[in-house]
Amino acid sequence: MLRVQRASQINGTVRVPGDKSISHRAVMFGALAEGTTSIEGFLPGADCLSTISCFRKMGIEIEQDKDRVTVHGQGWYGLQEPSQHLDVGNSGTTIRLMAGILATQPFHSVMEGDESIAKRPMRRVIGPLRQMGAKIDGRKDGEYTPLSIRGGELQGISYQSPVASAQIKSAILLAGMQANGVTSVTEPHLSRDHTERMLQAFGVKLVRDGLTVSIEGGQKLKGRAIQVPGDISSAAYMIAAVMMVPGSSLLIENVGINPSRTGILDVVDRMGGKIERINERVVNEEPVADLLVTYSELQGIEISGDIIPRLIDEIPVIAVMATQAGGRTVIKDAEELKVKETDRIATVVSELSKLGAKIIATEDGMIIEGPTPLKGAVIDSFGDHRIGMAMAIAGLAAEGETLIENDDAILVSFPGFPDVLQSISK
Ligand SMILES: O=C(O)C1=C[C@@H](OP(=O)(O)O)[C@@H](O)[C@H](O)C1
Ligand SMILES: C=C(OP(=O)(O)O)C(=O)O
Repeated sequence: MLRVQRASQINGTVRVPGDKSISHRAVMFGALAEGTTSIEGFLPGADCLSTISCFRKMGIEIEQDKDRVTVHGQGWYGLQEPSQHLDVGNSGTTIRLMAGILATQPFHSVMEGDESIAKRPMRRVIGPLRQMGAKIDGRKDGEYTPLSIRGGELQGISYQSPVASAQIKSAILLAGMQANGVTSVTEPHLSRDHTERMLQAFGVKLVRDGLTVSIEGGQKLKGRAIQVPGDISSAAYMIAAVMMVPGSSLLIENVGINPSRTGILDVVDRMGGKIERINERVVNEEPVADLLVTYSELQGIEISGDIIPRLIDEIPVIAVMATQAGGRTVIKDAEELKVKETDRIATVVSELSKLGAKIIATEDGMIIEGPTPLKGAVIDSFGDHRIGMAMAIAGLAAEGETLIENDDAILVSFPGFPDVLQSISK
């Protein structure tokens, strides 16, 4: 159980753990590359450790010590048929991206995960992979785990994705890496583009044209060194902590500021908060900066449309900030929240309501009225890391004590979160 007391001030200098999306991809691409890939700043969270364990079960040698990882890649077809099921744990990114990789492999494999993964939709990736020729099955005609994959020769497709999802886009592009001809994916709004950037960093040629990415089959990856920046999705909790407690300021060092991820910075700016980007640089095709965050009174705004994929994982903590903003915050076009680790519309609304927030659920988002004084309560993370952390941040502004049950879930993306929070709270 995580205990959070009301804070009188947040300040100091912090670093957040490595980016989860980039860490997964560094291990996957390193395993498929020829030669060694050394990773610094890797996120040793449960999700990325699941990715490592899956590749080890396919014979790839991987050394990991905290945030340093060495992957001994054997080339695309250097994976061996796993003799056991591949356990993806709680990680949607692992199962969906690996589905694309396993679809190209000349062997049979089975992927499964925890209770939450068993409820998340898989046909969104299985459908297009089947169109390419992969033989994939699962419960309810491939909608749910376990997924059984018999890979083989694939044909390139032109896929129009109904959802702006980096997991769908990445799975298809990875399958396309070994398909006959060209594979292209078009999405309705831009989702995070770490796959595109990192494939290029590993020597792959792809073409980006607006919302379409195309890749030619038969390409090879070349092992390399990767430095992973801090995760802006984890930094979001620290940014929100500052905005919850008047008089606060914080320097967050080494944060990835890829434009497909910076919706949170735009939202805080539009709400009237101050975030200065310092020391901007580019590391392995990914922009990075230090963020100087200063408290200011926030105003409610509408958040909808193109920005949603650029802040999808930050919506729980944005809802928390909105409880302290003046006026109404409306979050729309965010139905994807319903298919994350939990139904995040339902869990954000139920848990923030327990703290006294004025919040209601809508079909595709939520509406929050503020500013509202919060009162400590017993909260459940429901096994969802982002719900656990968002409610801990709410606790910083709540009278008395807030208790978070099932806080182990936080290890999925932010090991050390309670210590970091403690170190910046007064
Ligand atoms: O590709 C990725 O690394 C991720 C993509 C997003 O999911 P979707 O692709 O389902 O939008 C995001 O929510 C998830 O945390 C990580
Ligand atoms: C949705 C998330 O991750 P995944 O889809 O990889 O489980 C998340 O980290 O908020």
